[in-house]
Amino acid sequence: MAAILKSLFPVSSSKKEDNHEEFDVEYSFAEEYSGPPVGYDIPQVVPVDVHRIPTASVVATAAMFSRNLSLPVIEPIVKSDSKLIKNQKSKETDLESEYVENDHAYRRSDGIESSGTLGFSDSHDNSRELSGSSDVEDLVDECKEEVRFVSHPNSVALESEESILSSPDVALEVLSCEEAEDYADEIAGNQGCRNVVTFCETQSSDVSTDSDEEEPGMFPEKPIVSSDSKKCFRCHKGKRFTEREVCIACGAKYCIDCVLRAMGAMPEGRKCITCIGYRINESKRNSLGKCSAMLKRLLSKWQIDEIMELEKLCQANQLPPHLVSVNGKRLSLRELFDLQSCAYPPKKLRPGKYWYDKVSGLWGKEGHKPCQIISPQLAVGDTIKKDASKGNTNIMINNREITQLELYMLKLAGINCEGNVCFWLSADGSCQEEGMNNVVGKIWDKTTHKMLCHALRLPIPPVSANSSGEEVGSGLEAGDPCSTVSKKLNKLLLAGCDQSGTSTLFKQAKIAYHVPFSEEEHQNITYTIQRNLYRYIAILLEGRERFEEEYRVEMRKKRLDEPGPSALPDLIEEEIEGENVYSISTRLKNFSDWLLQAMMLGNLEVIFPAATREYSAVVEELWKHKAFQATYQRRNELEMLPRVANYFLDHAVEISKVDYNPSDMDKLYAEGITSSNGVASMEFSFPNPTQDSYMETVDQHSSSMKYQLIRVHASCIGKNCKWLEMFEDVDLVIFCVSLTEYSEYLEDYNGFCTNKMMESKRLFENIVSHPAFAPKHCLLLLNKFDILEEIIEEFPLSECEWFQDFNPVISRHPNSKTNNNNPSLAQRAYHYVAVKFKRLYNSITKRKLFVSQLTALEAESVDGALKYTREILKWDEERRKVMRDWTTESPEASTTLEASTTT
Ligand SMILES: Nc1nc2c(ncn2[C@@H]2O[C@H](COP(=O)(O)OP(=O)(O)OP(=O)(O)O)[C@@H](O)[C@H]2O)c(=O)[nH]1
Ligand SMILES: [Mg+2]
Repeated sequence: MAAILKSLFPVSSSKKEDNHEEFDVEYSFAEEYSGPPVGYDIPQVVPVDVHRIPTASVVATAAMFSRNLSLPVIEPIVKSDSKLIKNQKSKETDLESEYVENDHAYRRSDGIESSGTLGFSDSHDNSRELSGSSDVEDLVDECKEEVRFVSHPNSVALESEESILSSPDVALEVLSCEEAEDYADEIAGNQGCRNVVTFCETQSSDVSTDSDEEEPGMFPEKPIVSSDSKKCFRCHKGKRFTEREVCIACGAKYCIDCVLRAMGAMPEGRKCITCIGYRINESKRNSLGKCSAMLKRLLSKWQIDEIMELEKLCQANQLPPHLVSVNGKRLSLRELFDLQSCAYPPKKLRPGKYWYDKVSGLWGKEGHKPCQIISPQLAVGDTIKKDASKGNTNIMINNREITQLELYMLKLAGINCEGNVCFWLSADGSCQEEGMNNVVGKIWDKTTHKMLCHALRLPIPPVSANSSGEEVGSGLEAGDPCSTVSKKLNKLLLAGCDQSGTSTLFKQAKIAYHVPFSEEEHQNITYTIQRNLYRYIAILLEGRERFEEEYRVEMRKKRLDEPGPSALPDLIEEEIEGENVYSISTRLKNFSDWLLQAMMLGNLEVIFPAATREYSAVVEELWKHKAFQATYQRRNELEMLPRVANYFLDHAVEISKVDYNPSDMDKLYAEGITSSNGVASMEFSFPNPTQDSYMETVDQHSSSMKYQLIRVHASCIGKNCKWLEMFEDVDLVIFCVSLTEYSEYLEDYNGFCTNKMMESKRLFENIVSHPAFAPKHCLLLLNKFDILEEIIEEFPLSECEWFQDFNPVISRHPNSKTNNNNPSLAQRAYHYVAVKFKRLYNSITKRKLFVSQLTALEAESVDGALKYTREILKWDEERRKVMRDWTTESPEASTTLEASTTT
């Protein structure tokens, strides 16, 4: 960090004592800052015109750092031929009469205009002042340059007084004396007028107290430039369809040749150099972090990523609190911070008027139905008003008259809304009539109600809010409200196609991190195991029939082929049809027929596990029967029998008992977790490292971090992934793919077969390209490596159309399997598949995909994969922190840092 700052801002002096020196420092580093920092390899960013640009960035850079030191920002107001240019706000018109030709006018960054004095404040004392213009001149002398302000050549044409007045954005540069004069002459020559810089004395009584205006400490607003939208703001060239990048503060558009000159190294994202330190235009907030294809062509991916991160994170670009009002009250910085850092903050918060029901967490725009459920009990805004959502139903919820849609939803949830009822709705969705002590209904308890809310475009609680409505990890940490706090709960979304192993991973994590299975999960898994046991038995019984038939055919052939006098055909037939190794008793045969029929009709799901009580004795009898055992010995010949059946069939008698209680291992091998194949969620922390493990003690603080693993079944994601937006607050997406899928197929109702790997690819594409996950990192887990090793020789990877070019050169060396330099075919296949997904991911998101191998049935493998997610999140946090520091670090700090690195 220090090295970056040092290279970015070479400062000759160490920490300065007074504000002059601070300014001096600022000035000197800003002056010398003539290009991007080391490691910030932006060739074209280096301001090419060495005579102008280095000094031109002084105001901008000083402004940015002055703000960090709470110093006032010198912002010149330009006059043309003694006529004032109205710079931005109407309040300046009040000051107009006080501007005197050749006087000096400064406006402080906090919007306070000072009279005859130039106020400087440091972080402890914001009252220190330098009086009069003489102080300014001293300051300028100290800087060994006369500071002059001239109109920017890129700005509006200065042909007439009107043109200037009607074009309030006159971008400014600070030039050295000679440069300034040359420049001013040049412009005067070009434009037929000379621009004179004026420093105006203003009255302290002009301090704006109107809350509509800039709030103290806020970044000033830059007026939108009025220019020919078709032309570049700098070179004035371009046609209608010429590509341009837009300044997010003033809206100036620049062509490909000018953009880097106009925007420099972009420490606050895509802003003109002169707009640095100004807040963004709110209409551009949606485009924060989304740059144009043009800029992508000019800069490398890494540079773009950094600039976009800076654009999103730097303070000047954050939402100003006073532009957000909640329940009729403008927010303070603290309130905005509380609102944005709570566990479930409002999505895409924009300036505007909102209502907030603190009890239930319902949140909406003033005069509209609720649009989201955020964290309840936040101390933001005033108390909610009756007509907050302009409802006309005479039904009140937490003192707000609800809208028709909400009333409809209440009715569908079975809540009686007859008469003028007042309800009390708590954060967990339980609804009580006011003054009564009984819960009349729970509106978000059932999945169908949630779906209904979704259909009615009414909000539902975030998936991770637990049923009591209590939040897990508010994410709020003590400290500077302006800094982005690290969240205590990291949310991981686990998704994948059916059979990819998501459930196994989820359950393995539960077992490994000692998270108990809930009663419902336990019950569901028990039933699943018992139901599946009967399915496996049915497959074996079907196999038994086949084996018996094959046996008879074999016998018949053998007897017919026997040499010597043949026995009577009837006798032979009797012998063949008689008892054999695969024969079962009539009782068992009846059971077998019934079970096979139920399986054929698809009734097994309905009959079991309820019928378990009745048939457990039959299973025991069957298991002990020699015919069944003979069939079981040949189970590998039964294609329908899944691998996992072996595990359960070995415990068939025990499982079929009514009082069967599955062990952790049974649960792990069982299919599924939830009855509806819906969403399952668990919280866990990595266990405290043992004291003797040195490596891990370093990491002890991270053991306090909590993680939430949310596993969502592919069927819950919905067509076109429409339910995915419910998970947009997750921190990382884990996508699970089974490495065996390339050899497996799915058959649709029309008999059309699709390779399962292609299905996984499609789902992966849909998820990673979903807007909700655009900024999220993704970890791909390639599961079932153990099976891949077994099948890869038999089924070539190129069986899947996506992997057709897999053609590895395999060493014939006998030790090749164990030799690291000669990875096995399975390892090569794994790497190949990983690269395929990485390329796909990169082509969609332009980011890096994290990939890891997995064997979900092994505890260490799952532990390793989840620790990897921890590393990714930590790395991301560090990266963000460095970037935050970079944008907010004061020169003082950078100097200190520099000093500490040099020593
Ligand atoms: N050999 C082996 N089997 C695995 C591995 N991971 C999962 N399985 C098995 O693969 C089958 C499917 O795994 P599940 O966890 O049910 O996969 P899923 O379809 O994502 O989960 P659900 O959506 O709940 O069905 C199960 O029988 C698991 O036991 C693995 O790494 N190795
Ligand atoms: Mg499954």
